[in-house]
Amino acid sequence: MLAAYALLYASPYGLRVLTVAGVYALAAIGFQIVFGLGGALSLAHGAFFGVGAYATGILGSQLGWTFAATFPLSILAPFLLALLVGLPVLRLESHYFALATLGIAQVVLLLAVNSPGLTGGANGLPGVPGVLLFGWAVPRGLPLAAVVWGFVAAGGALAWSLARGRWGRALTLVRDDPLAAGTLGLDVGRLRLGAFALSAVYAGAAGALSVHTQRVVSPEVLEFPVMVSVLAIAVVGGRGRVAGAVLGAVLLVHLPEWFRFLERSYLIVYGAALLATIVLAPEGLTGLLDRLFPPRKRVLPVAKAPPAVAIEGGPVLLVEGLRKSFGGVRAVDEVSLTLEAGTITGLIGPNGSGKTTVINLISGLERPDAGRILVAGRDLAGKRPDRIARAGIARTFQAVSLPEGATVLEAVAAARLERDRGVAAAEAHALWALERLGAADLALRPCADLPAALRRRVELARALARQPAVLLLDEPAAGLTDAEKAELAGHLRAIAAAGTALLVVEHDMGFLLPLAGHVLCLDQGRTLYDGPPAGVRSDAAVVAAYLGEDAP
Ligand SMILES: Nc1ncnc2c1ncn2[C@@H]1O[C@H](COP(=O)(O)OP(=O)(O)OP(=O)(O)O)[C@@H](O)[C@H]1O
Repeated sequence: MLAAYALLYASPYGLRVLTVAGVYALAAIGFQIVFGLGGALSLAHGAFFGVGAYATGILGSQLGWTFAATFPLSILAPFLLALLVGLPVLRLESHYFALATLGIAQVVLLLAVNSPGLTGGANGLPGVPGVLLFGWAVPRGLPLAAVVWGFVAAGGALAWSLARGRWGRALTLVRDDPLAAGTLGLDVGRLRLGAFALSAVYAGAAGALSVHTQRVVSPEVLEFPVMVSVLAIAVVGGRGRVAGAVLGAVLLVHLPEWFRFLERSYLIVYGAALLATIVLAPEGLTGLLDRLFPPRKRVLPVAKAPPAVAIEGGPVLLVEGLRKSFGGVRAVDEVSLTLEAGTITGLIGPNGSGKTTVINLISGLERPDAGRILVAGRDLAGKRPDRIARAGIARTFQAVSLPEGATVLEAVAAARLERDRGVAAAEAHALWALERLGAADLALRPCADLPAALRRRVELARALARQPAVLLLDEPAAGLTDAEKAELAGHLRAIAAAGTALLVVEHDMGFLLPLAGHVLCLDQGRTLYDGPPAGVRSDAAVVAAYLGEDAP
């Protein structure tokens, strides 16, 4: 459609606007990667655009270099800058990250304005050469528009395939639930840094092409309106979607042109049109199109058992002298436990006795103050959650959190993204896990539609899909009916029978004691009882601290 418009109808001015729309589409595709997929509101995107623009401007205008040299360097410069600043700023949480990236943008702008020798200062640099492709000086108008949109097509195809593949899926999970992502073996920091750096590549390319279109570079390319336009394009087009970036860019760049006949009141109408789009289609134009023309139901893959993490001989998990304090609170105090393959161990104790902290320490979400956590003889105490997950430890959470926008199959397949070669294999393995828990019929349902009990089942399937050597479950029976608890107990027995070692935190003794082969009771972080389930109810200390005299 765009090609037909460009070839048949567009005036020279129209072609110029279309070229600018292409430049913004390219920048917005990059922004979709870091903001849409990765969930990080990077306000440095405009700065990366400007760095690409200035690299082309300085090298082209001051040094007379041609496109073949300036374009790669205009991509490389923002990429390297993103790697450099990404390491510290990506550690920050949402709005602090946004503020830090805004700071980066301001610093880059100040540098550009205050280095007149290099950048031309506030006046910028004129005389930037046009695009030179294989010896052909691409003229403005249709040829330049075609070249820019060629870059949009190539960049869009790459981003689209990345977004649909393992990397894009993993990034989406990092956006939706970074804690779970780590415990599913995904290196959250690396994924975020990769998304940030790749987004800078797109911004740099767009900045370079914008300078070739204007033939001058000035501090305008680094000012906030560029950033705001890219953000508006991503939101209006549809967050995380390549098609959204293209649709949003074409619309937002053309809207002011279409409303120009309104003269002074055009900005009001432009603003109202933007607001109306956001209110009527909060998930963006591509989301609106999906609602009007729902995608066809997909076919389920053939289920396939994933390979298990095998740990040969001896206990699969040995915890020794684990300690953790939060300020003055000793949450875990000298706790030791041993898990053998194929066994179920119960971890009980009053509220606040340290049970969840033990699971958090073992799975790497908290760093122990002291103690060893040995898996297959290797001490993993204090290691990152993804490294611990890769060693064969999986877990569920007390408060189940599933990616609301995903289907059950996609949510469970997230557990396999780090291990399997592609999304298809991950989904086949995910379906196997769902089948084992009698939940295959949920596969295509959106997670957002599920009642609490089924959400727990899906989360368990996600942990099981990792085929872990050790499975840590935090109150898996909470909120279940008696029938659902009985069914869950059957599933847990089957998982243990297949060789996994289970550590189950639970308050429901009627559920846990018949299930567990061994029980630990904590009180104020210390081990109060460590023995067979049969002795729990008659242990005076456990009764006094936890069960009470009237326990059933
Ligand atoms: N991140 C944290 N920061 C500060 N204090 C914490 C943190 N996590 C846990 N605690 C404290 O550590 C102690 C143990 O908490 P934990 O959640 O491990 O208990 P629990 O046995 O799992 O309780 P429940 O049965 O209610 O889930 C509590 O006093 C709690 O307030």
